Amino acid sequence: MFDSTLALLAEGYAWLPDRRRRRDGRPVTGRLLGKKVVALHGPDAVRFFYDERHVVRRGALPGPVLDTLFGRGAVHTLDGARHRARKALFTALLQDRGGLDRLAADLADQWTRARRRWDGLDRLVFFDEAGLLLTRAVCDWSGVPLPDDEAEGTARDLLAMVDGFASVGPRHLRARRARSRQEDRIARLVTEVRDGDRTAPEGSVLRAVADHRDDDGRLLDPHTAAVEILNVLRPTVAVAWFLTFAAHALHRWPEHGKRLADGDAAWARAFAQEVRRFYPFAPFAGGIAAADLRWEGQDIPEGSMVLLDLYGQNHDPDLWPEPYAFDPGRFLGREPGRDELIPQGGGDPAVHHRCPGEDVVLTVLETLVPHLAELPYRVPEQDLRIPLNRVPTAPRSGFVMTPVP
Ligand code: HEM
Repeated sequence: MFDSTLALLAEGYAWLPDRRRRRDGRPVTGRLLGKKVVALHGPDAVRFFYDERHVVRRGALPGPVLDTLFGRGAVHTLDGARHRARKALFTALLQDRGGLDRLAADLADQWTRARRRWDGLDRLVFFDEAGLLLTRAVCDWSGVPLPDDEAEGTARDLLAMVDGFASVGPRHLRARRARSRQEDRIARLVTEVRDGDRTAPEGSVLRAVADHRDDDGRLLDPHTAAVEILNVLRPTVAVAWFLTFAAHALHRWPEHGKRLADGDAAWARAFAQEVRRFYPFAPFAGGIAAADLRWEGQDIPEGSMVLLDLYGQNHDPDLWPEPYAFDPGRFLGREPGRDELIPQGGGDPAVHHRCPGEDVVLTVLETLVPHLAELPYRVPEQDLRIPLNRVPTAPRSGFVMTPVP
């Protein structure tokens, strides 16, 4: 059985679904980074995968992913009681209704500020502008100071950490440099807050992480604290990918725009869910088999890598009729089942490794996409293809717009 790491890097989002098709839907097996790997698919597999008796996270994420995307010592790498204590920090900060409302207000302010800037431009790249707007909003919301002259550099760093995690070469190096620069900066902030040399608003992300104690009662060391603060800042700025996909969808299927511009909140929610389902972002989640396992007739020896197919499940025709049609109506008046729509993982976010940031993503999309739908702009000739062999992917041009004053 030969190693598929290079094939995965070359094929991206298509790698797992293609192999699943060739196996007639049976679990895909192979090797990645020299380790035996088994990939699971479907809502039952979600429940199997998120059971810690089956799959754990310690040692699951390769160094190049930790040194770019998540950071060493991140919540993503923990199991058992330590994971739950650290996870409670995130769920308290990211699922609180008052906090989400404050974030929505920050986002609306930043949209107004960005619009003033765009009025003076004859051309803008929406992906870059979305990254900058989100950086300003999330830093403000998190209590992380962001001097005006550092906003663009910080936005570039936060986007680079996501853009470079699954690549080799210059993109990857840029991601590593961005992470170490931001970890150092934020670790210094945490130390200043703890020493009383800087104030952080009560209830803010900066304050809560600086004060957080793990299950052993100890404060996080400043670098781990910085890693976890970045685990709020970086993925919030990464919603720039979904916002750019939303712009793509509005351009490709303009008939969906009017209800958004008219302020139809139920439609905005349905549109946001369909963007999360339809467009490619996280291809799969991964862990390590905690014991010798068996799934759908397939042996999974202890220590193997276990993958859960996220992108493939969101396009599975058994769950989503006409999965390649962009149809927000499928979510109108209907919230998806817990383990059905899984762009950000499955299971219970309080207990399992499911993303605690889904409410944040929905808040960003539900707040900003209606503004985008009423923004007057033209879409000049450009390359809007979304290559599936690049992870993460986006319209090649970054979505260029010409504002109409
Ligand atoms: C931008 C869109 C986002 C996508 C596609 C995404 C996707 C994911 C995925 C696939 C996981 C891993 C699930 C697993 O391993 O089982 C995850 C975990 C996580 N995400 Fe997100 N996420 C997004 C936004 C956010 C936001 C906005 C935040 C915070 C503000 C966030 C914070 C986290 C954290 C802290 C974890 C680790 C959870 C754990 O290990 O228990 N994410 N996310």
